[in-house]
Amino acid sequence: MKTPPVETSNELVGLRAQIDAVDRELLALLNRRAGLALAVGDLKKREGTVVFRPEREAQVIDGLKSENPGPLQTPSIAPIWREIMSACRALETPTRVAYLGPAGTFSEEAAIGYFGASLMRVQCASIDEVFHATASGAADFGVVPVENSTEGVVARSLDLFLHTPLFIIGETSLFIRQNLLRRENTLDGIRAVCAHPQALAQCHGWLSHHLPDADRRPVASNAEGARLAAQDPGIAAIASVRAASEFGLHVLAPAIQDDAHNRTRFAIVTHPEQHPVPKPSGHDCTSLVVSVKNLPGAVHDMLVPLKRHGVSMSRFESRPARSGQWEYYFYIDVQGHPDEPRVGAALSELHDTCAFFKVLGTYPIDVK
Ligand SMILES: C=C(O[C@@H]1C=C(C(=O)O)C=C[C@H]1O)C(=O)O
Repeated sequence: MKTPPVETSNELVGLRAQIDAVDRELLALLNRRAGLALAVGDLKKREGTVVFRPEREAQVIDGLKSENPGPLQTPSIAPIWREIMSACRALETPTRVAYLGPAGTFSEEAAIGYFGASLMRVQCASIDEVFHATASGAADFGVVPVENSTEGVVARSLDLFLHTPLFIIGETSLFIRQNLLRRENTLDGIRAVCAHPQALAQCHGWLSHHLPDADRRPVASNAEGARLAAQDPGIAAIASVRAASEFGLHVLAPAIQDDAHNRTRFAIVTHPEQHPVPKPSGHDCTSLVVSVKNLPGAVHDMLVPLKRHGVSMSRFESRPARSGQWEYYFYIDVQGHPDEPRVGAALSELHDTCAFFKVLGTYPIDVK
C-alpha cells in the first residue's frame, strides 16, 4: 500500500510559520475591532438606538469590495465580513431570529447567511408563525421566503405581507440544491418522498424519471421530511446536505432540482417599534404592494410616475385580491430609497393613483 508523501520541506515549514504569525496579527486586530463594537454598543445603549444597522453593514462590505487589492477574491469579502460583523454585533446584544425550522432548513441557512452564525435561533413551524413570533416580540427579526427562481412566488408570504405590521429591512438569496436523502443507501423500496411542496415541485422532473411509483407527500418543511425519513426506511426526503447530517441520512442523489440555477430569495422582516427604517446605503430597493381600480389603462397609469421620475422597477408580481372581481394586488420592487428626491416624488404620485398602497420596506440590496 502506498503512503501519501509527508510535507517536510523547509520552505513549507517557513511559509506556515508566516501564516501563523499573520493569524496572530489578525486575531489581535479582530479583538481591537470587537472592542470598538463594544464601545459602539455602549453608546447606542446610552442614546437608546438600535444595534443592527443593515445600511452600515452594507456600506462596510461595499467599501471593502471596491478597495480589495487581491489576491483574495472579491466574492470572498462579503461572507468573511458578515461573520466578523455578526460576532461584533453579538457583543453589543443578542440577535433573535425567527425562521421556518427545524434545524437544517434552507430558511435557517438563509438566516445564518444574512445575520452570521452568532444569532439566537427561534425555530417556527410555519411562515405564519415566523410573522407572529416577530410581531409579538418573541424574535427581533424574521426570515421568510418570498420567491423561487423555478417555482415563482411564495404565495403565503406575499399574502401575509398585505396586513402585517412588520416591514422588510433586508433581503438575501440562496442557491438551493435539493438532495434525495434516506436511511438506506439505495433507491430500491422507496414508498414515499416527503418534502415541502416547493421542493417537490422543484424536483418534479427528477422524481417522475427516477421514482415514478413513489408517493409524493407534502409536509411542513424539508427538515420535517428528513425527520420522517430518519424514522421510516420506506420514506425518502428532499432536503439540504446539512439536513442529511442533522438527521443521520445518506445523500442518495445530490442536486436533483430540475433547474441547476435554482435560487430562493428571502425577506428579513422586523417590527416598526423594534427598528427604524434603514437609511440610504447607496444601493437600495423599496418594496411596495398596490392595487388599482379594475378600469382600462389603470395598470399603465400606475407605472407612469415611475417612468417620469426615471425610477427602475426590478420586480412586478400580481396576486388575486380574492374579491371575485378579477382584481389584483401588485407587488413591486423599485430601485432606490424614498429619501432620494426622484424616488420620493415617484412614490407619492404612485400613491395618489392607487386604490391601495403600502410600502413593505426599504433596505440595502443583497450584497454578495
Ligand atoms: C458596530 C456597529 O454595530 C453593528 C455592527 C457593525 C460592525 O460590526 O461593523 C455595523 C453595524 C451594526 O449592525 C455600528 O453600528 O457601527
